[in-house]
Amino acid sequence: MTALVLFLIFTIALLALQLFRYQQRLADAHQKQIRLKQILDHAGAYIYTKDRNQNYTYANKPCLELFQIDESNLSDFSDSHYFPIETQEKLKVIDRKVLEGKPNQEEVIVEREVGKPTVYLETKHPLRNKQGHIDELVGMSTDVTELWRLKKAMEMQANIDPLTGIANRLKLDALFQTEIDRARRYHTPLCAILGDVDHFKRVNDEFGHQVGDRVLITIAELIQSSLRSSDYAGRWGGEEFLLICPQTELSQATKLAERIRQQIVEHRFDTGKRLSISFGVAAFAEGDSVSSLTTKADRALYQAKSGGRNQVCQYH
Ligand SMILES: Nc1nc2c(ncn2[C@@H]2O[C@H](COP(=O)(O)OP(=O)(O)OP(=O)(O)O)[C@@H](O)[C@H]2O)c(=O)[nH]1
Repeated sequence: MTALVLFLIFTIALLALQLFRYQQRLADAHQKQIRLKQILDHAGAYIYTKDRNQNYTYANKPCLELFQIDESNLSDFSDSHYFPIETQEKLKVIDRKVLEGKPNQEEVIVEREVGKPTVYLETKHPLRNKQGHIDELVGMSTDVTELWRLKKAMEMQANIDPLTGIANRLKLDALFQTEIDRARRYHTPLCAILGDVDHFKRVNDEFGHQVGDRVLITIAELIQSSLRSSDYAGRWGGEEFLLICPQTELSQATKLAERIRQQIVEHRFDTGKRLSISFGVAAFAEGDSVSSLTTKADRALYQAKSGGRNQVCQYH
């Protein structure tokens, strides 16, 4: 009898101990869950999971705030409630790729208001269940708009001539190389036109550097407005401009240079005086590089200058 009572007491004590341990484990798990939630809510990024139907299954606090929804409404929420149609399509393509098992990282530009883009760096990974099947994805998005703006501004600065707003020499070099490669590969014509304003020093000497600057800006505009969309123009040096004309024969490029020359001669500049420009035109030949083709155009330009300026000469 005493043994039975002792056995019962021992069993009850053991059960109580197990129950206590179980409760403690539950409390620990809950504590860990709270901690994890805090970490995710303060991670400085929008973190979410989506199922195979691209429905949201989890969103951290910043994400819920961005979408302006409560956690309880998450299951009714989809990308179409927040993102413009083009972004929805883009996100669909990315999500499908990730759900096929390919992690993805890319910048996504979201323009909910015209002219006010927000740029997110999106990192997405597939989530596998115990059986190893992908049934969800986890995404982490960071707002990188400011960095993106800086990058764009730096790209602009690196490629644009600050005075005239047209391509600078660095950009021209890159464009020229691309077009030379294309002409070589597809055996298509390509011409370079080098222009140099005549007696430009006199403009500076007579009217000052600032007026000279304005004249250069106007010349750049006149050149730019004469080009086809497939042509490029840029500032090659001080008062020198380079035009790159893909798919253009020497005779057509010469006509274009002649038309621009005429426009500049006829233009009334701020100085009230007429100005002219000389052009050298050269056509791409097998074996030409950026340097050899510009040298050819430069030789033709030299001929135009020594022939009395205000004219277009071809390299033969
Ligand atoms: N205002 C201004 N002048 C510039 C700029 N870059 C170069 N120049 C001026 O362009 C002039 C070029 O003079 P030159 O090379 O002697 O040539 P030019 O007077 O045009 O004479 P030709 O080319 O022989 O017809 C110099 O006075 C330079 O200072 C610029 O960005 N702004």
